Amino acid sequence: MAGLLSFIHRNWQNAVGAPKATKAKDAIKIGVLGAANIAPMALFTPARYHPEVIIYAVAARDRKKAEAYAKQHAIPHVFSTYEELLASPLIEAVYVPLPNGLHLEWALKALKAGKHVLLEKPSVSNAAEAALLFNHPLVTAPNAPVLLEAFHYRFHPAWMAFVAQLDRPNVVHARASLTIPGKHMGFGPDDIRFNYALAGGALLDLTYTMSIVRGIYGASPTACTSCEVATMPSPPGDGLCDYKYDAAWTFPNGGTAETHGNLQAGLVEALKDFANAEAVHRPVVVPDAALPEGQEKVRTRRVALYNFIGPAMWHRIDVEDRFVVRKKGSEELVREWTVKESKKAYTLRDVGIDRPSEPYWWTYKYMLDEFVNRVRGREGTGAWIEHEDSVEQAKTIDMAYAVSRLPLRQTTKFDTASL
Ligand SMILES: NC(=O)C1=CN([C@@H]2O[C@H](COP(=O)(O)OP(=O)(O)OC[C@H]3O[C@@H](n4cnc5c(N)ncnc54)[C@H](OP(=O)(O)O)[C@@H]3O)[C@@H](O)[C@H]2O)C=CC1
Ligand SMILES: O=C1OC[C@@H](O)[C@H](O)[C@H]1O
Repeated sequence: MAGLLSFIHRNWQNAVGAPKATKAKDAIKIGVLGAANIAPMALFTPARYHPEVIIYAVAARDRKKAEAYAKQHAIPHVFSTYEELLASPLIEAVYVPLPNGLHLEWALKALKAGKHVLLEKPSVSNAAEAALLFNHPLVTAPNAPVLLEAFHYRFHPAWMAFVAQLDRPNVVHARASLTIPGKHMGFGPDDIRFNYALAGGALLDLTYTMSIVRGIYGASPTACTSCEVATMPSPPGDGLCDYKYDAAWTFPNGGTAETHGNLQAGLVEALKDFANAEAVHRPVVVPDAALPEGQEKVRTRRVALYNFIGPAMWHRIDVEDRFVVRKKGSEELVREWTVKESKKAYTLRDVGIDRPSEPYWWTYKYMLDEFVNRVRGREGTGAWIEHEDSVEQAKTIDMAYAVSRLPLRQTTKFDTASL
């Protein structure tokens, strides 16, 4: 009962109940490129209770659409084009929730205009684009603006608490799944997710699972050993975009991984395997001074995080340790037992970080805080997506497409050297 009440309270607070912040005089004015569906959840809601962020303007390809969107979300300024928004000197940072195939172009244009950039995931369409973006002088110059790929889950204490239970060198298998009931969320065949020219495809849209297994190993995969895909039929889709993938991987320590993504799952299927991460470890000898000479204690650990994507709503971290005591140098068992523990981490204090935070903060709020900290040159929690990480992530997605029957996502025709 207490769990249900906190669930309701947390989610009510995030949606409407948390007090609106009084904005600081020097709050960062953010401009939004595109009247995107994701922006209210990923940016406007956390900005409402962030004292240092003002959602200042939106631009859309159609001014009327931008005006209606601005009215709906109480955004004070509207620009008729993305270029006009970028030219506004009052805007300090830009949020880019455009289709994936436009990320590189508009991130660079925003950086060129001197704006800090919060760039939706996946940062770009492929590894070639990642090299173009993250090695671009606008990004690598000293004092370049902040550029962050919005992998929001990494900023939440639940992910930190999950990682704290891992013994990375001894992980032997990782699994990550993201199962989205897309048909019930309006992701029809004409959605950007199924448009090859805009770098659609589930491997990119549900890029999280590859990020998760990389995060579990703390390394990039050595190979993608298989990648089965199901595509949106052609027509009405273009036949080149996966709505579902099941991929297998190997990692530098010899471990394996599997990643599963589905954008067109049924509701029951989605509930069963929504957004889960799991790490299985090899058996390791653990010291136990109480054991007699000639015996040793061996632990085999499994750690799972349920709901990595929306942990503020609800999540659970299961740590299951199977212990055996055996005679040294033999497999002969003396005894065996299992210890199971479930954990939760909603605040930074829950993971031993002495900084302000609230249980109702979504992943997006934790991420926005760190974005603001970087922009202001302040120390943060340490959670961040380094550019090298974004590059490795793009290479990983390419590895999966390369062994699937689908082509790599296209590189933009935009001339990045022109900036
Ligand atoms: N962090 C998260 O939890 C999530 C992240 N995302 C990411 O955010 C991005 C946007 O996703 P989402 O909000 O669902 O998408 P939407 O289709 O709702 O928004 C995309 C926006 O891109 C603009 N746009 C510009 N050019 C084109 C074009 N040629 N075709 C279509 N749209 C165009 C449109 O803006 P205009 O108004 O100017 O027409 C549109 O509003 C993606 O990169 C996606 O991966 C998505 C969902 C969740
Ligand atoms: O969080 C998400 O879940 C649904 C996806 O389609 C979306 O793009 C992704 O970021």
